[in-house]
Amino acid sequence: MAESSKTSWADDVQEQEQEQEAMAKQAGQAAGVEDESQKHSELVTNEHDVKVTLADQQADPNSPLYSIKSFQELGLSEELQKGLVLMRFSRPSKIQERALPLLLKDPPTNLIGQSQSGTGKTAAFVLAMLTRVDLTKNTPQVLCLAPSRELARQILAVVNNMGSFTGVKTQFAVPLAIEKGKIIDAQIVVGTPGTVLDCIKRRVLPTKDMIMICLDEADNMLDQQGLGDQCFRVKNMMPKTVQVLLFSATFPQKVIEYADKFAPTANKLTLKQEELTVEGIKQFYMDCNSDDEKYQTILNLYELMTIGQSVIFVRRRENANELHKRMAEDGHTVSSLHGAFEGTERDRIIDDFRFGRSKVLITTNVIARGIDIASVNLVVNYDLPTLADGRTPDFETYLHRIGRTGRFGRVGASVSFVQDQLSWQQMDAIQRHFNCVMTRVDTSDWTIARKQIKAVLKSNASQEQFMGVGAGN
Ligand SMILES: Nc1ncnc2c1ncn2[C@@H]1O[C@H](COP(=O)(O)OP(=O)(O)OP(=O)(O)O)[C@@H](O)[C@H]1O
Repeated sequence: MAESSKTSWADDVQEQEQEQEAMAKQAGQAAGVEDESQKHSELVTNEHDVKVTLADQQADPNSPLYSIKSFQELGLSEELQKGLVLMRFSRPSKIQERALPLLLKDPPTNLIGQSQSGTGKTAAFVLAMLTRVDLTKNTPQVLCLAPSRELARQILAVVNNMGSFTGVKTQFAVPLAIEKGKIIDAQIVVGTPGTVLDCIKRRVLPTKDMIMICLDEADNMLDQQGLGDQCFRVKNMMPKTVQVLLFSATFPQKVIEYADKFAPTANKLTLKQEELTVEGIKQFYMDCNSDDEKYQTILNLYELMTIGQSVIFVRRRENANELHKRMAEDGHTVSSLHGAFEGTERDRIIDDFRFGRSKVLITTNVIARGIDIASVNLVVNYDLPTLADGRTPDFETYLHRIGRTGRFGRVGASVSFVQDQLSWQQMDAIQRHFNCVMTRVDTSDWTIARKQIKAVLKSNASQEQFMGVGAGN
């Protein structure tokens, strides 16, 4: 597949909006990246059960039909079962138990699926895609949209891995990934909304046989005017009977109306706001009095950041460049990623990080969502996430950012820096919003401070050892 050396205007605009608005973002990554070292067969057992709201009022949500305990109960093809074995998925996670019977039942029904970060939503919708697709037809039948190149790439990798024994044909649909003059005949297409819309309009992507459209990070996609509009236009070019799936860890009230419009009469798996934080992620904060002190604090944290892998989130691209430069000048090995990098460069940076060749990644909200790297055990909010006004805390982004650690039952830590009254208020609002507690780390004694966080990171390392998963350190 041809690779992109430049992102399209649509993606650029999207990213600018995301960064400028310091909200919603992108995420994910890694296509063709067959990293099974991150997979393990432990199960995520959330304390909170999802609320099931069935469009079909006759159906009983407590019926065993609506919750499975094994993948075998789904009657999957042998090839798909082999794919699950390859991925070392022995049993479904909670969201998969609930979502899969609803996703696979006939007649196909729309689904809005919510569960905490890192609990296996991707596998749920990918399994549904691979089950529904008719492999005897060489036409596009399933479309999956994600808000960023990185996330689309990561989803595509899951489709290719899970479907590796099925012979399914897939297509990556991001800027410059589609050969000139080609009419897409792959059965499953994964891409970003701007490119996909463009392909449909240019008749490069036929839609007449489409049976399923899935939006990952759906709240993010439907909330942003540009992306939301593109998603609606794409959907309007699908056959009326298309099954619509919307997945995310967050569905804030303000997008529920759009979600209901986009996926009418959908079955719903939802969580309460105070159930959204992942138990395994220990949330800390550090009191810094100035920008200089923030920088000193990150230097003091560096030793911990390389125990596993860590992501440092800053507000803007310039902040990422500046922090990268300063840390490098001070002798620390760090990398940075944001929307100003060209596509292939972005792929290289994220792959280096994914495979542990780099340990510390400084980034904007570009990878706040969806990125799944098991050995990330520390997330630093160098700048707390805010909405466009730069003041109002961006709750959803906070949750997605810290969700880059603590994947699938692992433990992890997040550290948020607060440096003035405004950031204190933002932190306070985040705690109240999610009914969670951020623990103060006293930085007057760094030996004690490091110990406090190390205790969490160490338990992560030992859990990974126990699971036979490389901790990447
Ligand atoms: N049944 C399973 N058994 C073992 N591992 C699983 C299973 N389901 C998912 N996983 C693994 O759990 C990790 C997290 O899954 P995934 O990325 O789908 O989470 P998510 O819910 O989409 O998270 P986010 O909200 O951050 O996008 C992945 O590495 C995935 O391979």
